[in-house]
Amino acid sequence: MDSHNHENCVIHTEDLTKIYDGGAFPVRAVNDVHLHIEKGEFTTLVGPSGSGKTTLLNLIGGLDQPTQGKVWVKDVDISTLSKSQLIDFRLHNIGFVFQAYNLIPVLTARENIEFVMLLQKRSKAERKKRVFQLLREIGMEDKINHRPAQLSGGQQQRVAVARALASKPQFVLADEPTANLDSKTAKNLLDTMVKLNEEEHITFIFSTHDQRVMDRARRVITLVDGAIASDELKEEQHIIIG
Ligand SMILES: Nc1ncnc2c1ncn2[C@@H]1O[C@H](COP(=O)(O)OP(=O)(O)OP(=O)(O)O)[C@@H](O)[C@H]1O
Repeated sequence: MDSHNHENCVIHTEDLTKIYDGGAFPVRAVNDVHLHIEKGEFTTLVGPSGSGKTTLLNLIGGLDQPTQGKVWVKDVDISTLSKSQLIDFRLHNIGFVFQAYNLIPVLTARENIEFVMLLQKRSKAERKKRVFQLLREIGMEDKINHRPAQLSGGQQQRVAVARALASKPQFVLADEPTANLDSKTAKNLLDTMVKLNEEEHITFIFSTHDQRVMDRARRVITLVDGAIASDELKEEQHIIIG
């Protein structure tokens, strides 16, 4: 049986390669990456600046096209999807938390979280239930009607995490989620993500330079020059069945 058909496999890549051709010489930003991520993982991608972390996250999330190789999310080879199918697929399967939190400035915290569920055409009752559950999880019930400009960086980051989770994705991709956060806020955010990982079995994949994030991860994958240089399991992974 192919490993990507395994029932707990969430992401599987084969020969994944991204070459940027624009400059004086081509850059192999991601170089022949074979990666297998199981449901319930809390995994971080580390490596020096320019080692390919963001590019790899973009490829896994279907935000960028590989030069070579394939990405499966569950049993779907995402290269076979049309542009509109891919947009729909991302909406239902993947949560994104990127450095610029990309919250919509004119919407309140509640509306930002609800937005993706509106796109998914979820019922009003379901949206309301999920939004309040998430606002409770991130400890921001008292800020539901605040717009992003009225929130601190850390609070915006927490709203971005809640928004990524609102759609009940298969997995969440987070590019440097704690960049520019003070220790207390970073710890709160990590606590929230660990809790959601443990209680809702959401799979998380982060890129980070932050030792605090590496310390909380159960699996640490190190990239060097676009290739996996090491892949360490820090403790027994709790693979969630079903
Ligand atoms: N759009 C692009 N065009 C050309 N080269 C690019 C492009 N995006 C990234 N690169 C190059 O690909 C390599 C990998 O970049 P990437 O941003 O994935 O690294 P990273 O590990 O996320 O870095 P950092 O830790 O600094 O965020 C770098 O050499 C970068 O210069």
